[in-house]
Amino acid sequence: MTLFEDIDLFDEGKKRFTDFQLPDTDLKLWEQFFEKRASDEYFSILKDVTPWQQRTRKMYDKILPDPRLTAFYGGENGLEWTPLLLSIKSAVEIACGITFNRVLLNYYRDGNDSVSWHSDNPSSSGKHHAIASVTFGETRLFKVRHKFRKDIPQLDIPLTHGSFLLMGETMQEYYEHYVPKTSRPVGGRINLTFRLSDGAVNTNYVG
Ligand SMILES: O=C(O)CCC(=O)C(=O)O
Ligand SMILES: [Fe+2]
Repeated sequence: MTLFEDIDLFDEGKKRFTDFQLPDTDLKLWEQFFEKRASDEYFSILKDVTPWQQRTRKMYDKILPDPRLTAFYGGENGLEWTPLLLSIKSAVEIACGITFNRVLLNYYRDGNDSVSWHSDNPSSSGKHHAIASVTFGETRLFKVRHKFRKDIPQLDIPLTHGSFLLMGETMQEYYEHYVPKTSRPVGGRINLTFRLSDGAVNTNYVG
């Protein structure tokens, strides 16, 4: 079985828990946190009803589209929470005991969509909080590397349909993450990052 042929695991219906035990932070993964049938339904609803935006960024003298679509909910300038997003939010809150007030959705339409190495910005008070990352749709690799210590091996974490990854409070201070493009023929993937922010809208990511 390759990393990406996870149909057998789904059939077992097992919630698999991994604590990566990283130096300087906490990183925990629950696979099949959401059941396959619910995850299928959430993927298709979110894909169809989300008002996806194509953001751009300035690179030297060019304005380039981000290689993914996004939508931001909660807070002063975010979209109004939907019942589905609130129910996903409360499921992760119950599991990790942390409350969130924003969510950024990323839609990776195919293997050409990606997010480059970055760590997420702190909230406007300057404080870092935990981030809950939920994936529906295609499995894509989530790469993690320490910012200062080259002796810590890079992690390649396949984030599967219905998975929940919890990045601890200090994760953004010490680590960067990355979702590379892939030449495998892949379908769409939607990732939701639930965040806690205490000020005006802060889209909290670099791409
Ligand atoms: O798609 C992912 O798994 C990560 C998204 C991300 O890093 C971000 O939105 O800041
Ligand atoms: Fe990020």
